[in-house]
Amino acid sequence: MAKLLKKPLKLALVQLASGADKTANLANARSKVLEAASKGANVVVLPECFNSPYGVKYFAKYSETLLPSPPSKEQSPSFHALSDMAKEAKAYLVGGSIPEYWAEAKKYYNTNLTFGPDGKLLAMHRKVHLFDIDIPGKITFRESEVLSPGNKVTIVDLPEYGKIAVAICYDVRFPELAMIAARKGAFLLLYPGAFNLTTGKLHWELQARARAMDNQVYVGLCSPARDMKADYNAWGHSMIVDPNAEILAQLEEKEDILYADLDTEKIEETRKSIPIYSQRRFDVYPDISDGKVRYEE
Ligand SMILES: NC(=O)CC(=O)C(=O)O
Repeated sequence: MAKLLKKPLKLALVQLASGADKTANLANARSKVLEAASKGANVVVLPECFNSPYGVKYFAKYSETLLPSPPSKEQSPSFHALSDMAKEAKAYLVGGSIPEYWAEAKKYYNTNLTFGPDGKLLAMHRKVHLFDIDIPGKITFRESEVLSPGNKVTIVDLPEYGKIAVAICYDVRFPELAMIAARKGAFLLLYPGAFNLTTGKLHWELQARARAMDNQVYVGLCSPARDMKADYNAWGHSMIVDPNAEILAQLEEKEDILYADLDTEKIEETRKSIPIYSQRRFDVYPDISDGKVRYEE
């Protein structure tokens, strides 16, 4: 049977330290992406809001226009920087996320852009589940004050490796997205994400390992580095989990790059040992990947 991951792949998650200066953030991202590629990474991931501080008051100020695509350099310096980085690195680049302004609808989004090694845009994912939470005395955050949600599941075909799924941060808490992508054949679920000191401690590792365990696929969570002087303190701890829900590699809080080699046998081995994949009872409950799923915005 054909393997979901067709050939060995080195994954790199860049736990980037970003600040208020977008140009500096883009330059820093470029140097880290090239460093990861020079170490052999085939797929490189950046964090959520990698080119700006993360916070409701920053979305409009840092937003860029992505549609109609391709945007001009003035409309989206980050689009062009990411495309150039991917091409220079000769690697797939899951470009974290940036705040997007869609002029036609007058709406803002938290948007990922994924590029191929030739610098071509492969996919665009707008965060589907907005981060609206209120934990009294700890953290209140309401992305929906400014942002609108995306409306689709994003699966990206990397021809020589297989399919990956891309979603953003809070999306990881919704197992349906992950399960649909896995059942559609994704070998790796990637989440640029910025959990915080409250929810990171509680749920970051659990979410990563749960999505891997439920779906018996690789999972990567890529955080910004922690900055205690920023308004929002990211959890850090970017991690890569294998299809058996074991942590392959994990960072601490500081800026760094995390690497892991993904094995072509591991998904099928895991599914053979614990065969939940073929033991599902769709006569008892529905297959959520088989119903009305949106892949197009
Ligand atoms: N920042 C997010 O979107 C999500 C998050 O921090 C959490 O789920 O916790």
